[in-house]
Amino acid sequence: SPQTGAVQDILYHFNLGTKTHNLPAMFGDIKFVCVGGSANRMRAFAQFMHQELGQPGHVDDIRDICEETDRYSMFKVGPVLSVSHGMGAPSISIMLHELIKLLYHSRCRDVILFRIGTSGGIGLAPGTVVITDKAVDSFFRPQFEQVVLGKVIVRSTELDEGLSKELLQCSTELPDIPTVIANTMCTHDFYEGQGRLDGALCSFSTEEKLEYLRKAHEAGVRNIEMESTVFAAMCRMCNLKAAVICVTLLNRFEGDQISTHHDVLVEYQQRPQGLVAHFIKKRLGLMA
Ligand SMILES: O=P(O)(O)O[C@@H]1C[C@H](O)[C@@H](CO)O1
Ligand SMILES: O=c1cc[nH]c(=O)[nH]1
Repeated sequence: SPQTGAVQDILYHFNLGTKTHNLPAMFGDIKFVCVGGSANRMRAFAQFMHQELGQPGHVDDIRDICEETDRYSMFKVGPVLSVSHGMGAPSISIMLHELIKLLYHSRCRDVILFRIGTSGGIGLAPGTVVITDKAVDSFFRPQFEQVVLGKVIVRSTELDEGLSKELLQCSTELPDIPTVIANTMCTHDFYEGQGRLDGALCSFSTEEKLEYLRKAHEAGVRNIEMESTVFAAMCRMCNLKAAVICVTLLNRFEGDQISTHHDVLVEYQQRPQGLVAHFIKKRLGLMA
């Protein structure tokens, strides 16, 4: 980027900067970055990693590095950074710009990024974890379109196949994490954009909804969420290895509302976390 070598770089939405913070000292040892929509989930993941990695100190002492701004939350546990990104492409895109500059300024090397999220399943039992093969847009194309200076720029959303396979292998080593590799559709809306009939607006029939979901299924799509294409495209452009791992909360052939009990949803959300924790521990040589 033309700006990253400037005298000062302010990462505004993190409330961090190259002049105000010693970024290499704070973040130079990062090897794994996990991102997900909710701040509480990413705090819980950091606390879980703290236990899994046998880190010193108390989990309650893990502080939000971005606590002075309420845009994003960020937690560091040894070589693992856990960051929230909010909902949708614009929100994660802003976070990723600043995160990637943070890794650059901190002189981090060989970092792997994971998005650990939730999604709606297509023809899968709720609770199934989907490791993304291709991240596709609402037209089932493996690309992300960004409007830059009034022109549409198209970027590939190809992810690292070896990394996905390694994650699938990890799932076989854990009990109770049903996992598949499949395509993930990324939309710009949770309601009409994902073919839901239960939004404030709905411009189509039940039959039209089901036809669209059937077409998505034929295109190899097994889950729908809202960040995978921009995440994949930005990581790829910046030569960062990345994977998308989302649990399905419901089967969209059977309904639109997420009516599952809160405790079950919490357990579902822990599944991608367990999978990624296992992967990280293996990579760090911490498995017995
Ligand atoms: O990481 P999360 O669980 O936020 O991902 C999905 C996609 C949207 O951000 C959100 C919609 O409920 O969940
Ligand atoms: O159906 C769902 C569930 C979670 N997240 C989504 O984007 N869609």
